[in-house]
Amino acid sequence: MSLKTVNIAIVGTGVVGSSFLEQLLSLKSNYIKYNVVAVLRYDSHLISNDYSSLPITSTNWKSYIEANAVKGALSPAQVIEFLNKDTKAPAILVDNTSNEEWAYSYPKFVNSGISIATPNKKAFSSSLELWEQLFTGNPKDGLVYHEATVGAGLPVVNFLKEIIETGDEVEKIEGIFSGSLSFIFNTYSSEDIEFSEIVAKAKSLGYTEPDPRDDLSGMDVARKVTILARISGLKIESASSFPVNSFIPGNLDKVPTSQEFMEKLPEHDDEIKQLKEEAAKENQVLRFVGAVDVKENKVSVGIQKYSNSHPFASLKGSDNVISIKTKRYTNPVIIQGAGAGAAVTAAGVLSDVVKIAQRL
Ligand SMILES: NC(=O)C1=CN([C@@H]2O[C@H](COP(=O)(O)OP(=O)(O)OC[C@H]3O[C@@H](n4cnc5c(N)ncnc54)[C@H](OP(=O)(O)O)[C@@H]3O)[C@@H](O)[C@H]2O)C=CC1
Ligand SMILES: N[C@@H](CC=O)C(=O)O
Ligand code: NA
Repeated sequence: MSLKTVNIAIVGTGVVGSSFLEQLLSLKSNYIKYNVVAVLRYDSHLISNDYSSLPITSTNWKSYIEANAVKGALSPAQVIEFLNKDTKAPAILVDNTSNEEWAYSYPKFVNSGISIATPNKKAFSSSLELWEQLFTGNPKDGLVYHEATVGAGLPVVNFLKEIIETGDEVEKIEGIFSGSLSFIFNTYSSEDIEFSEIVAKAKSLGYTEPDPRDDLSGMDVARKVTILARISGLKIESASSFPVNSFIPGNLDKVPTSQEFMEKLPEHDDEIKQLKEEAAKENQVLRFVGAVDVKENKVSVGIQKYSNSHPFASLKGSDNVISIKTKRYTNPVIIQGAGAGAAVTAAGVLSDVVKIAQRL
């Protein structure tokens, strides 16, 4: 049987991108050739001019790219032109950044027949117009898969889309959608450790966004809730069109860099400890939750107190827990497991790449 070749361009080799490359380059398929033809970083890139696979393996890719990458960025328009010049193989863009320029360029990729697999939430949680452009259903368009934008590799996005396509109706979704905040609050409730130290640990474990303020401000959860609400049929204008309870202390949202934010965070440890102690006196713990109520046409995101016996109080590590109640699932479906981290997120992106390649 001859192999089907699919060209793949990868943007971003950070926490998720590194793990994605390792997993993709270890993949063995009898019927699809995953042909990596471009790897792009912030200020360097490597492309295969003749569309043969770049000579990288799961163990040498980092050193090979460092030694051979060309200085300078490639723009989305240049990547579209490059991928479309090879008329023999369909192409997938894998965007492993949190960059807005790449996210906002997806319609151009999709309209030119290139498919997208990404954990980047920006395109799906900004304007409703962009969301609608991405899912117009034109048969010539590339496919768009974004499982890892909610719950990392956990089966949430594709599951929801599939049950809706078969006629189910979502009534309510609620849960803990942030792996980093889950880790931070789980550890903070159970250990005698400063808040700033746990935030630093969550960052070093690869759970936070590149700027941890995206997590602490609640914006990352607001983006996920926007995505789930839109899949469920609500017309949410954007992730900033509803109130979000920020957990950034003082005026640290205004400091210019994330590094400066991390340096100043210890100054606010006592303030946050006070909140924790208040909750503990009432036998409660703090958790950051999100909810989509389709019947009420309402979404919400914020910090809440839960009794020690509540299921949200006993989560472990970076676990997410997501409860989905639908017309068919009157007892909600509960999805629980790691909601952040390199390997699980990369696996979510890779499973989308496999699904797309099978459909092309
Ligand atoms: N970490 C996690 O657990 C999860 C992450 N995600 C999402 O995955 C995405 C990646 O996160 P993460 O890997 O942690 O982020 P990192 O900051 O570790 O990596 C980002 C990568 O993107 C590259 N990059 C940034 N801007 C550009 C640009 N303009 N052009 C080309 N490359 C660019 C960076 O390049 P350079 O190396 O040159 O700096 C870097 O390689 C984010 O959208 C995040 O929300 C989703 C679910 C879970
Ligand atoms: N920073 C995010 C990563 C996954 O989306 C989180 O903490 O959940
Ligand atoms: Na997911």
